[in-house]
Amino acid sequence: MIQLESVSKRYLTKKALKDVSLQIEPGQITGLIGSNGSGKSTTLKLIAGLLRPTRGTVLIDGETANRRICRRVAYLSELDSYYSFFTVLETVDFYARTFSDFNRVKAEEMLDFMKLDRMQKVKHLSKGNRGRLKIVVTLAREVPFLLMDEPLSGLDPMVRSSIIKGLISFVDLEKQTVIITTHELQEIEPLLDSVILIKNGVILDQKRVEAIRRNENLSLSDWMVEKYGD
Ligand SMILES: Nc1ncnc2c1ncn2[C@@H]1O[C@H](COP(=O)(O)OP(=O)(O)OP(=O)(O)O)[C@@H](O)[C@H]1O
Repeated sequence: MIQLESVSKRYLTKKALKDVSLQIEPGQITGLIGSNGSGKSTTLKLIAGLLRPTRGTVLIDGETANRRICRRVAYLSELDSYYSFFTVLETVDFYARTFSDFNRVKAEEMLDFMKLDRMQKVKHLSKGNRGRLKIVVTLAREVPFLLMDEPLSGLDPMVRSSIIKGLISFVDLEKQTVIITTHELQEIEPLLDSVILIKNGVILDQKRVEAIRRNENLSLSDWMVEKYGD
């Protein structure tokens, strides 16, 4: 389970998270949604142990999230952080050497599924294919927690739909918990079990997506607009 207890994060003068407390149950896909600058990436980086909270604690199955938590947490950054001179295959090899939990067979299956050319250099890949490669090397790690920061950003609708299919088929929810940040609410909605809504560093609500549809009769984006107000 992921637990944030009274977590605040300040960057110099900017308060990015304000006294956030939340729990994320295992075996679910959770969407972390909110407008630009609301604190989504900050939250994921805190869970990935890449940032330290200014106040409060972040616990992953009871263990404080620090740099060592990367043994249990795979993090897909919103930035491109690969060696551009590597080929696709060399990138996969690099990850396989770096992470002992990397499932090479699964990575090969995903390369085929994503139709990635193993010999192409990363610097020559289209943005969509770089996005696919990011998903491959993140999901090939057999870790209990998968964090994905904007995995669909800037991708065309065809690519988004193929990536969503990949997400469904390559995640094992018996063993894994997934958190995704995205602005592509319509596309991601069918994938999500629950959603956390954040605004100006404050959690506005946390709900099961089915409850939003059934009890409030709203799509995720209409729910977000209603909750956000002005
Ligand atoms: N390294 C940093 N230094 C200073 N301020 C930062 C830094 N990183 C983020 N911020 C600020 O903290 C706030 C939250 O940023 P964060 O990146 O977490 O938002 P976000 O919800 O992921 O936004 P987006 O949807 O645009 O990616 C923003 O006001 C942002 O400008």
